[in-house]
Amino acid sequence: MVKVLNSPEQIENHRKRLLIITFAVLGSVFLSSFGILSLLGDHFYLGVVLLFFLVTVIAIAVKAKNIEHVQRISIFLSTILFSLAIYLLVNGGNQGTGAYWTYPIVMLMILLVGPKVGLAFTLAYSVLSAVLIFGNFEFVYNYPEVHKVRISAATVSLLVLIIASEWIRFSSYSAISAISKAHQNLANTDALTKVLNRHGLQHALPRKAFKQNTVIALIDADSFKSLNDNYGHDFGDQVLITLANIIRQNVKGADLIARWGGEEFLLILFDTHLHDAEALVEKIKYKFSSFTFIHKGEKINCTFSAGMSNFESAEEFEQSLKKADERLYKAKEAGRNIVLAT
Ligand SMILES: Nc1nc2c(ncn2[C@@H]2O[C@H](COP(=O)(O)OP(=O)(O)OP(=O)(O)O)[C@@H](O)[C@H]2O)c(=O)[nH]1
Repeated sequence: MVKVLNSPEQIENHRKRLLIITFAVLGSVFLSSFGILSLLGDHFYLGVVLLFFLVTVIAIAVKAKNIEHVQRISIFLSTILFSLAIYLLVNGGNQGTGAYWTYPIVMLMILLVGPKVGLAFTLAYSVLSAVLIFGNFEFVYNYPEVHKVRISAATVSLLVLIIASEWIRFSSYSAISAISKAHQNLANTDALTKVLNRHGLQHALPRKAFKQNTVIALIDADSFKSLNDNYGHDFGDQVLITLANIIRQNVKGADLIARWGGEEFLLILFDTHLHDAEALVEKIKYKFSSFTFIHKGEKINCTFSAGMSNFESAEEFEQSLKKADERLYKAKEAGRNIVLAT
């Protein structure tokens, strides 16, 4: 089944996962063949080291395939690649050809971690490789003088090009990510009252863990049609904005508020009991009905009715919503400006 990628973050994780797996496949071919050839030839330790890296890279790829966020594992693999490149440079491989293989390895090292961490890797690798090549150490393969400068210059050029390209890609990624977040907020928010809309609530609900005892309150402004008819639509809008603000100011940050219909709000209060939540909605009702709106010098007070219900798991949500709706209907029937929780 094709995996649906919904956000730039998911796309970025997917990109890194594919890079790790591609490297594991490619690396398996090269590391295993060169590892075995070295073991059979006269480079026993090189063979052991290459086969050790082969096992490590395969283990990392298997792990990366099964986890969602691959940032940490990417940094870990880049550190392994750093060590492998330094080892090949020091060892020289077969007649100094080890240096050739450091180029794709350091390139992947940067592609995996992106430009910021990659810059640190670039600086560390450039300095360390130059010190090792030019330092005339006994343990480092003795590259011909004409090759030393070329290996170093080619390495630095490659790293600078990749860092620049990654920097440009990362800037585009950041811009796309910001636009995507802004669009997501717009799609999930009610334009008038700035609380969640239905879609936003449905989006936010599954992410919220349903703790024991969650309470629903359906809050519906009373006689809203006549308010609109008597004082105009703009006045009605102001009433809805004020009601949303009063609700927002009186609930916990973790609770959810959504505009459920024209003049109806749905409140989801987590980790509370029906009795306490009822007292809270009564308090909100009192604050709203005490708020005096002024329209062309006339003082106007508004009220709302509410139906409430509680539930303990996500499966009970629809049923609980129906119960709250029935209680809201009863509250309206009973004369409005009433909160019904039982
Ligand atoms: N100003 C304004 N009015 C809206 C908005 N959305 C819906 N309405 C109006 O809200 C009114 C709701 O009317 P009804 O469903 O009859 O309910 P009501 O008049 O509040 O009566 P009860 O709920 O029984 O108290 C309708 O006239 C809608 O046009 C909005 O965004 N702004």
